[in-house]
Amino acid sequence: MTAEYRDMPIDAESEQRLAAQNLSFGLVDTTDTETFSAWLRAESRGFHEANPTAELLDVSLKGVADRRTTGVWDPSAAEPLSPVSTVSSWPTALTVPGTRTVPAWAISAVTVSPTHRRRGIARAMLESELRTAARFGSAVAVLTVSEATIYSRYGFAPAAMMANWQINPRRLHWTGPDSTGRVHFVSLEQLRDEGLALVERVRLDTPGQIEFSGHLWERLLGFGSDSSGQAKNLRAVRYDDAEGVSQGFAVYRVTGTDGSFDTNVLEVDYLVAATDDAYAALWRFLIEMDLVSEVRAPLRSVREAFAWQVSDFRAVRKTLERDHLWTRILDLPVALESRAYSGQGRIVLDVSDPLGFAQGRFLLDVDAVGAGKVTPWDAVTPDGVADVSLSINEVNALYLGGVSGVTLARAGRVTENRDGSAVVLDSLFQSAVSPWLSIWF
Ligand SMILES: CC(=O)SCCNC(=O)CCNC(=O)[C@H](O)C(C)(C)COP(=O)(O)OP(=O)(O)OC[C@H]1O[C@@H](n2cnc3c(N)ncnc32)[C@H](O)[C@@H]1OP(=O)(O)O
Repeated sequence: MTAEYRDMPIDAESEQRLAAQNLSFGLVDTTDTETFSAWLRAESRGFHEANPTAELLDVSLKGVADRRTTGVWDPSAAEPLSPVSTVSSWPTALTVPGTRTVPAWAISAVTVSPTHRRRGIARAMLESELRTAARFGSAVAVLTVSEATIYSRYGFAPAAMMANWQINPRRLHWTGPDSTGRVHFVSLEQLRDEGLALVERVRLDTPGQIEFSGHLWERLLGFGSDSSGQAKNLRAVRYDDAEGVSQGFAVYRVTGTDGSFDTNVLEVDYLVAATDDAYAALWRFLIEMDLVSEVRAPLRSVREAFAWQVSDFRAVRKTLERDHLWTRILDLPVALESRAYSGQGRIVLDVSDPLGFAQGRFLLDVDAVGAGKVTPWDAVTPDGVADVSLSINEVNALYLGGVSGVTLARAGRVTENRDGSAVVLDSLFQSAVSPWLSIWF
C-alpha cells in the first residue's frame, strides 16, 4: 500500500476554524520520536490510560508509525509540544455482504484534552477526517467507539453489533457435530507468524470485518501489551482438519486459579475458524476444558452457532449486546454498489446528509443475482418501485444488514413514501451472515 494517505495535506477548512481559536492543526512526523512520543502520551491521557512505559512507548512508536497521525497544538499551553487533540487514520478494506470489500477509512485515537473540551475541536477533527477520507477515495469511514453518543452527529451509525457470551460448562454437554481433525497447542510466536493468513482467509465471510495486520494483529496475541501482565496467561491452540490443513485457532486464558479450582474462568480472547468443522472443534475444546466453571467469550457475533451446539440453552447467555462497528458512508453509489443484495427489486432512497457527502435521491436497482446499480434520481418514482426517506445514519445502520428496515420504519427513522417500502428495504439489505467485527481498533 502506498503511504500517500499519510502525506495528503491537512484539511484547510478545519485548519482555518482551529486557527481562529489560536490553535494549530497539523500532521505528526512519526519518524520524529520526540513529537510522536508527546502525541502518544497525549492519546493515553485522553483515554485516562496509564502513562506508557518506555517499553510500551517503543512498541507504539514502531507499531502505529504508518498511520496518518494528526494533532492540534495550543502554543499558549504550559506544555506546547503536547497536543490538545489527537486523531489517527489509515485506509483499510471493509467486508460487505456478498464476500466483497469496500475501500474504507479507519479512524482511531480521537481525543481532546480535558483542558480544551467542548469548544468544537473534535468536530473540526472529525469533519477533517471525513473530507480527507473522501478525497483519498474511501467510500466509507469506520470506527469503534468509547461512547455511543458521540458519532451520530457526523452521520455514523452502528452497522455491526457485538455480544459478550457467558457459558456455564458444568450445566451442559456438547451436542454439536464431532470433528475429524485435531487440536494442537501452539506457541503465540508460531501463531503470530502463521495465524494472520487464516484471519485473512476468513475475513470475507463476515460483513463488518476489516483488513488488519501489524500492530492490531500483534496486540490480539498479547504482544505489545505489558509483558508482565495478562499476556503471560495466554494460551493458543490450532485446529488442523483430517488432511492436516490448519483451519482455525483460538487464544484463551484461564484466570481465578486460587488453588481450589472452583471458580476458574476461561476467557476466549480470539477464535477464528475457516470451516464449520473447525468452529465446532475449537468451541468444544474450550467448553469441555476441565477445572473451568465459566467460559466467557467477549466481543463475539450476536449470532453464534455454539448456542445451538450444547444441551442446555439456558447455560449459554449474552451478558452484553451492543453497538460495535460504526460506519459512515461518504460515496453512496460506490458503497451501495460494492455490496451484494439478498433479493431482486428497485427502491428510491431519499437521503438527507447534513454534511453533504451522500445527500440526494438515488434509485437502487438490484438484479436477479443481487448486484445493485445506483443512479441519482430526480424524476418521479416509477410505478411499482418502493420509495423511502431516511438520513445517512439509517443508511449506515442498514448497510451491512445489521438491522431490519421494518424496525427502523416502526421506530420512525425510515419514512415509507409508498406502502410496503420498508419490507422491500429488508428483502434487499438483509444479510444471511450477521455483521460482526472481531477486534477493537
Ligand atoms: C474512534 C475513537 O477514537 S472513539 C474515542 C472518543 N474519545 C474519547 O472518548 C476520549 C475522551 N473524550 C474526549 O476526548 C472528548 O470529550 C471528545 C473527543 C469525545 C469530544 O471532544 P470535544 O472537542 O469536547 O467535542 P466538540 O466540542 O467538538 O463537540 C462536538 C459535539 O459533540 C458533543 N460531544 C462531545 N463529546 C461528547 C460526549 N462524550 N458525549 C456526547 N456528546 C459529546 C458536543 O456536545 C458537541 O455537540 P453539538 O455539535 O451537537 O453541539
